[in-house]
Amino acid sequence: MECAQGCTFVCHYYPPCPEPELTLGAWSHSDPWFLTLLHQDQGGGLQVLHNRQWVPVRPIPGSLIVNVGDFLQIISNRRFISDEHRVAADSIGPRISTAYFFKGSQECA
Ligand SMILES: O=C(O)CCC(=O)C(=O)O
Ligand SMILES: [Fe+2]
Repeated sequence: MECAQGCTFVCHYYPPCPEPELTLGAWSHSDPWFLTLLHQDQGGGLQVLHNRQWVPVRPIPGSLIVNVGDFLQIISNRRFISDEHRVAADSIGPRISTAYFFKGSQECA
């Protein structure tokens, strides 16, 4: 199970923001690793860049979001594209999300 060696589980806590129009919960980025399994709470907030527009990712109860990472994009020769995403700030909160990063290793490539 070499592929499971480089895994990290993180929990994000976003407190309510008094002026959400001035900032973001998380800045635009793509995940550098292989694959991310993400769970956001029912408040939503995750946005993905699609055709140069930020599109909200609607929370679906009981579902997980799968983000392709940069490493998978590279080793798949861009068959899978890592997505640019960010988190909007919100005055209603807090917001909680959990992410499980599969980092991958040379043995898996
Ligand atoms: O909190 C979220 O929904 C996204 C978190 C995220 O993009 C990350 O941990 O890389
Ligand atoms: Fe991310």
